[in-house]
Amino acid sequence: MRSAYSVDTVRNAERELMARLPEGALMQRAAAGLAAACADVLGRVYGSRVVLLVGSGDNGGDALYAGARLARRGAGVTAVLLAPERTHAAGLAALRRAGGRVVRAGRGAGDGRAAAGDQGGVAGRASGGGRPGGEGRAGGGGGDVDVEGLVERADLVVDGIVGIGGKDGLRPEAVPLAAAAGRSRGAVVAVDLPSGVDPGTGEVRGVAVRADLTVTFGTHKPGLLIDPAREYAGSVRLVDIGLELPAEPELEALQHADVARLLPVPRAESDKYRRGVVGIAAGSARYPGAAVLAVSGALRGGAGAVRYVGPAGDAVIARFPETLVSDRGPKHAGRVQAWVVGPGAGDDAATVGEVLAADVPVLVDADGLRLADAEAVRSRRAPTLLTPHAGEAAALLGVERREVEEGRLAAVRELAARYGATVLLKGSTTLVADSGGGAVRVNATGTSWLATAGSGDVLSGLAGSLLAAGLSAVDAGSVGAYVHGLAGRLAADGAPVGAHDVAAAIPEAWRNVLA
Ligand SMILES: NC(=O)C1=CN([C@@H]2O[C@H](COP(=O)(O)OP(=O)(O)OC[C@H]3O[C@@H](n4cnc5c(N)ncnc54)[C@H](O)[C@@H]3O)[C@@H](O)[C@H]2O)[C@@H](O)CC1
Ligand SMILES: [K+]
Repeated sequence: MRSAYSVDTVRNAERELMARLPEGALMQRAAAGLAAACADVLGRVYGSRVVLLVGSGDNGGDALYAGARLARRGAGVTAVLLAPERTHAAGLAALRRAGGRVVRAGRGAGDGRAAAGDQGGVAGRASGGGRPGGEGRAGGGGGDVDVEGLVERADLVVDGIVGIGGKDGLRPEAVPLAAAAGRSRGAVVAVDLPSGVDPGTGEVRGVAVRADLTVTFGTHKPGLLIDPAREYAGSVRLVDIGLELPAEPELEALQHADVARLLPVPRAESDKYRRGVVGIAAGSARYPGAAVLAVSGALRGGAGAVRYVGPAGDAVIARFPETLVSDRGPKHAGRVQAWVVGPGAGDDAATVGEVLAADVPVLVDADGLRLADAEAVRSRRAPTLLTPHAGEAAALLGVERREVEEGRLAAVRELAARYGATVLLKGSTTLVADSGGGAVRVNATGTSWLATAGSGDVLSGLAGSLLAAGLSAVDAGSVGAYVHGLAGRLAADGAPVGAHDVAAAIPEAWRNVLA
């Protein structure tokens, strides 16, 4: 399980730990881990060209100390200061002692001027530290420095512009450097977080650094697990700095091993009823396809049998003859261990009401979300799993869709609390929140190819089947999203797919998880 703690929690833990450690010890731990990761990325440290982008806070301090370590190993290290008068002083002194060179970023949009005073006396030693030639005007002692060119030609760019102290996107003076890092032929390693992303929510406003690797300290931050920020982070390496964190994180992300433990696997004594029967009340004369797709997901979700109830029985049987079909409504369909209601349901509020009255776990999706009576959901005793996308979530909350998209974490928690239900908010990273609070599960296995008609119907069947097999609503939702996302990736493999392809790839995803 990968977990993330909020910025406030991280800062508290940091304070407690710092009170027990000698001054600067924590930053040294972070810098040592960062330098080791940079060395791994470089392969050969001696003679490499490293550029540090250094902001005004401790994030910049980490970069400077790590840069000093690399300079001592023979790298030619240049620190580009965004706020020279507010740079981490001890880190800067350490870099200078190690032979690093210092330039300033310049006030305008990358005017590329070096401050002679900042360079004084260190440029020569940086070249002595193995800096290969080719930096043209950057050498020497006080001439113009093409800062963006330096960044572009570096073997490694270390992004220490801003970390957990960041908010409201990158400041204008940092934007040209982030863009230059994007053009760099070398690797980009972000310190703690890619600068410009919101650490707590994963929002990205405007330009942010795109990293190949993010070295994060103590714990993941929510922004490293939630899109769009997650995509800016590249791969993420966690450095243990000894933080003592509360038992319950703010976010948790299942990994292969967690999902493997949760997937229902039949035992020798299992029969179809013990494995669970899932009921699918979906589809309408107008939308028979939704029923077929929900059943296609359910058949691959681990339940022993799938019952279908509704007007699309012929279409379902034609495609999946193993389905138990009934047209007598949910109440008279026979026993099920969980229901899925809503995909393609049109305006059939009666069926939604009937399913909500059943004392078994229920998953409500699509039209069902609009048709469900809020009080009927709140008063249920058995688990309820609501699976809206951003637009449906916005309608349930009575806000604009944009509001949900900009604050997905807050939206999913609010919905879960209001409905007294587990809520799975679909999106490129899917979030699953329980009504009782606690950690929100985040799933990032999905692919943008999954944004295709009917893909949600497949997920509802799959997660409903997992509910019937005995998983809790949170587990069924998060395991369902994980397997569904992986199936989407496997089916797409870089090309467009239809929802039925995603359903067909579920067994392969399942095997991939168990392998
Ligand atoms: N919390 C921890 O446990 C540890 C934190 N460390 C480092 O310290 C960092 C936090 O340091 P700080 O609290 O000093 O905060 P940051 O260094 O993240 O940023 C604060 C500074 O950046 C400037 N800034 C804010 N938003 C900006 C933006 N959008 N563009 C450009 N500049 C911006 C602010 O003026 C402020 O001076 C962490 O991210 C991590 O790298 C590590 O040294 C070790 C342990
Ligand atoms: K950073």
